[in-house]
Amino acid sequence: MLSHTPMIQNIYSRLVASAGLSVPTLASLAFLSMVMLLLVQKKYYLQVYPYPYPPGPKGFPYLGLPNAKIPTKKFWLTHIEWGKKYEDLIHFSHFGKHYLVINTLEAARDILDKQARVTSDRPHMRVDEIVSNLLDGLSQIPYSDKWRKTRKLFHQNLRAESMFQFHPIQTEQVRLFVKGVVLSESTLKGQIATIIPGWDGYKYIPFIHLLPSWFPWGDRLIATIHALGEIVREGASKPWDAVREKIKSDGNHASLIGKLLSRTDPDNDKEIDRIKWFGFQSILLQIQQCQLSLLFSLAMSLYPDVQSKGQEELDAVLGKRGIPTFDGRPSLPYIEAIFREVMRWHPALPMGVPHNCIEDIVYDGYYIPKVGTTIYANIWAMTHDTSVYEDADRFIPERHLCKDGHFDNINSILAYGFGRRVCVGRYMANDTIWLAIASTLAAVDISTLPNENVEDYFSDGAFCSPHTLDCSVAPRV
Ligand code: HEM
Repeated sequence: MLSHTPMIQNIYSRLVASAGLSVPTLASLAFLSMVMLLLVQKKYYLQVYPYPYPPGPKGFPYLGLPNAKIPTKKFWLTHIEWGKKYEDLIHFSHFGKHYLVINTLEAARDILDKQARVTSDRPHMRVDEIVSNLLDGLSQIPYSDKWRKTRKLFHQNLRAESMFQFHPIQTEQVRLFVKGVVLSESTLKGQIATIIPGWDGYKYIPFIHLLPSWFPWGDRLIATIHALGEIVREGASKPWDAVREKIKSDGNHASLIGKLLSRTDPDNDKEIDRIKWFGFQSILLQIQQCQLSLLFSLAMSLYPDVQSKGQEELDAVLGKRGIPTFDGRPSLPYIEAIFREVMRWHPALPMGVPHNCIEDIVYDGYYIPKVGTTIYANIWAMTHDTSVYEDADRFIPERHLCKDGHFDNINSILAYGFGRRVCVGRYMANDTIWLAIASTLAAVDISTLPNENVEDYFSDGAFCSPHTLDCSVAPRV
């Protein structure tokens, strides 16, 4: 504490010099404004809404939950624990911002699907917009006309009926993938602040972007936002530049981006921008594919019986050394069940991508304010609900098999999220991941791992993906 004194004195003297006020006057003014702000907030809230916020951990006035109490490691598990202590709808605040975590499928359907018209916005991080113009990717765009137009472009090209056009390229890519592809995860990791409930609270402090560089952690904070902007921009530009170079050199517009470009007026900057972000978002598939492939390999190493059963089905339907194709998918129910179980067992984004509401909501007697409430669906809690999935921590594909061979619609896969913001790339992901699983099982044997505690293979980070696995992969004989 003593070592901070000169620094604090320095800050005070600069403020005093710039405002021409004495230190006690300045401190009293700051204290009074804080008290007034709290009183006005409380009065307004009580007058207008006779409903309480949902229960949850309490913090200090305005500051809310202290940083140290916000779970950042496997946070979806802490929210399950909080759900048991409070209720399955959890509310807490941080820097005046409200966070709502939904632990049950029923509440998620009620709030995010049935009320999708008012809960399909994204958190508005003005500081990101000002410092780094980060709101251009579809997943970040606020619920607006711009979002509708961009989503339409994605939807038209990625809907279930358009998928057949990608099958040749998906097949080619999966074969390459099975041979081993390594990709950077920095783009995804850069988005960590938004996917941890409460972690982005500092971004909502009014005028935070005006913090001078001499302020403690001011420069670091702004530098982090700049760095994130750079990572995202680079991720968006690289594939884009590569496609444009290719078209320039051979005039070949065969790729999807090439086709979209050939139909677009080159002077229409807005449309060109949409296509650029479309290309960027599509490379996320490869990152997801890497993560899911590690997850699938982990499952096969821990559950050798499942691996053998999958391979027996492939051999029986395609013959030994047969190569799986999309046409054969309906005849391979056990492989389909393995795919569904991979998506359930460890959902890639255990708490999805946050939604914001644009109107006040009262749900189950609780008040969810439109101003600054960010809503998270705890997908992990839903896919590990033991009243639906017995022995939920174990990898059991059989739980998805019905006697009549019927599978639930792909839209029931909770890992893809909710409402109008549900993953727009889900049909493509569904096809590619299924083919990667089938092709891997047909081609190789994945060895078993000694450690039975599955969580030891996962890093403590915000994304649910195993770190490098120490298992061997050998061609099938
Ligand atoms: C296994 C693979 C994938 C998983 C688990 C996944 C999961 C998700 C989730 C949870 C969301 C947020 C949904 C919500 O807000 O409730 C999302 C949104 C999104 N996904 Fe995916 N995704 C996958 C693959 C893909 C692929 C292949 C693409 C592109 C080709 C893609 C593009 C997008 C886009 C653009 C959004 C934002 C949609 C919007 O905000 O309107 N995803 N995804």
